[in-house]
Amino acid sequence: MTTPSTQARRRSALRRLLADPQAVVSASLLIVIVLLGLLAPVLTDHGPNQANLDAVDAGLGDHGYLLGGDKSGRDIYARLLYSINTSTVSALIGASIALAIGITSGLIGGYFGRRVRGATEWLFSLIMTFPGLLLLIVLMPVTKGDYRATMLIFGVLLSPGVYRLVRNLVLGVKNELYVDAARVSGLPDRRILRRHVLAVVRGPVIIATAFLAGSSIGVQSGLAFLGVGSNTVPSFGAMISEGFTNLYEKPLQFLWPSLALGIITASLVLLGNALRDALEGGRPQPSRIVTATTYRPPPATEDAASALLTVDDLAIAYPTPTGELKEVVSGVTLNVAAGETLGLVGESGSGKTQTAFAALGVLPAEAVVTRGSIRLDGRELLGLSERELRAVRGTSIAYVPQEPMSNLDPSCTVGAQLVEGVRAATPMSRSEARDRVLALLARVGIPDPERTFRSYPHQISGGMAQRVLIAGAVASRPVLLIADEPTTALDVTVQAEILDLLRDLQKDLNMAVLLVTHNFGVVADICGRVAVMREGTVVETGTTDELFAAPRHPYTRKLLDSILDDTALRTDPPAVPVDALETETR
Ligand SMILES: Nc1ncnc2c1ncn2[C@@H]1O[C@H](COP(=O)(O)OP(=O)(O)OP(=O)(O)O)[C@@H](O)[C@H]1O
Repeated sequence: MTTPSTQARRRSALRRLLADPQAVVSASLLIVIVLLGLLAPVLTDHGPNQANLDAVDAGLGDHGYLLGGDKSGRDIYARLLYSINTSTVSALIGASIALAIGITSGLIGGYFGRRVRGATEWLFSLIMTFPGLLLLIVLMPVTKGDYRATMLIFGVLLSPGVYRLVRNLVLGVKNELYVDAARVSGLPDRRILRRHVLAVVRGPVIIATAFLAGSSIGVQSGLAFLGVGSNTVPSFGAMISEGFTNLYEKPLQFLWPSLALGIITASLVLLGNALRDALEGGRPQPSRIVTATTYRPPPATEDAASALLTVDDLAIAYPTPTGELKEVVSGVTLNVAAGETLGLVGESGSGKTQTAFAALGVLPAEAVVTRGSIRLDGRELLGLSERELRAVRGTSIAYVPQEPMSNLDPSCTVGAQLVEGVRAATPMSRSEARDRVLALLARVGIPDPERTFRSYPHQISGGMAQRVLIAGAVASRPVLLIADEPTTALDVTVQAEILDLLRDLQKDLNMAVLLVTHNFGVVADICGRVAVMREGTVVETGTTDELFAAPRHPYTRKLLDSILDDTALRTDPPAVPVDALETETR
């Protein structure tokens, strides 16, 4: 079913396509070329194989031959026009066979279980072992020199490429939560494949189609160049071959078909690229707009001047499918002083993580920092190269993530991962690093460091895993620790222990901590100051005591009310009386 939003998306993709000069020029060229081929009988009186012995190697315009005659006395112009039709048919057959087989099998092989995938893999690996061009030549007796039959076989030979492309894309999308949700909601596989999976493979398949069409035209021309197939079928390849033998005498006989073939294949590739950009949204991968050299930060306030981390008027945007930028962080300003813990609170989607990621220099590639400044100890971080940022992250700034388990590699022992991190930050021998890690594990409260060191992530609890990550984060004695919801994935008792540990470490190491959380309980427990975020902006900053006692901004009041409001507490009796429960369990 075509929904209004699908129609709108298509309309906007078409608009983008029409606004792209590359798309317009390449599509127009292809349309004109195909029309020239279709109108060949109208545009010329000569047939492609009609020879006039008087017109052998005729010059431009001689004997009514617009582009001259070839060495058999045939009209080059007529042969070019009819060759277009041969190329168009070759492209249509080759690409559609490859797409039909490749997409269907790719969807099936990628989406369904291992056994189905095993079968499709085997089949396509087998097809790939065939030596393509050789097979097409050997099969000439079967195809009887008919280029259409040859292109049919070539389409099958091209299909493994499409299969692999689609299979990989499907494997990537298949485990996305929204696909799981669609499955759980009872949508049949056919619908899920069409609605969720096909949408993801569309862009790459479209660009592949352009290459497939180009390859089919190339191979058909190549075979004709080699003289394989019927010599009555007009083809650029045959024309190039004949022109080649006459290259020094009549170079134009070689030039015209080569030019036509070049223009067609180049236009196909350029159109494929433009189509992909239009369908997948935003054109170039936007990078950071603001760099340290182009940005002139406003004069630092007194607070900012003494701060360790200063975020000034930071704005982060993402390209939307229509190509415009949408700001998700709009002018955030905050400071974290050395040794203090600042809580960054706000509801989901308010931009907390984006702000933290910007400070860490790990925003996704498509993010654009449109303005602002992030300074650590006076040094501008925006605009630093990846290498410079890595050095800062390894030593001065550390990070504790929300999901400890998914941040540990399940195939390596805990010790191996920590040793690697410690050695990357500070060059030292393996045994020194091992001692250091064991000491760190003990410091973060792990009861049997030796055993945890040897354990794989699945052998330790979530709380232990978070301690391990904290140990790794503080290994290089960072001046700033950024913790993004470090306790959210843990159960309540472990949460308290992790917060205690963070507080201890922060005091011991005199680290500044930027704690991203949506939980005011965590803020009250550990943070000296708080910045409240809403819809990408900081609406209020203050000490924790001030903010809890007298929130100034209505949004802060609302957030606090939502957790502190007495009326929100349940006063009604439990649904099943406790006595009854006890009797039942006995
Ligand atoms: N890669 C992305 N592309 C487009 N928008 C994004 C991307 N990543 C994040 N956003 C948007 O940025 C906004 C802020 O996200 P952010 O993760 O910073 O929120 P948050 O306050 O940390 O929320 P949460 O507590 O749920 O993580 C959200 O609206 C989100 O949809």
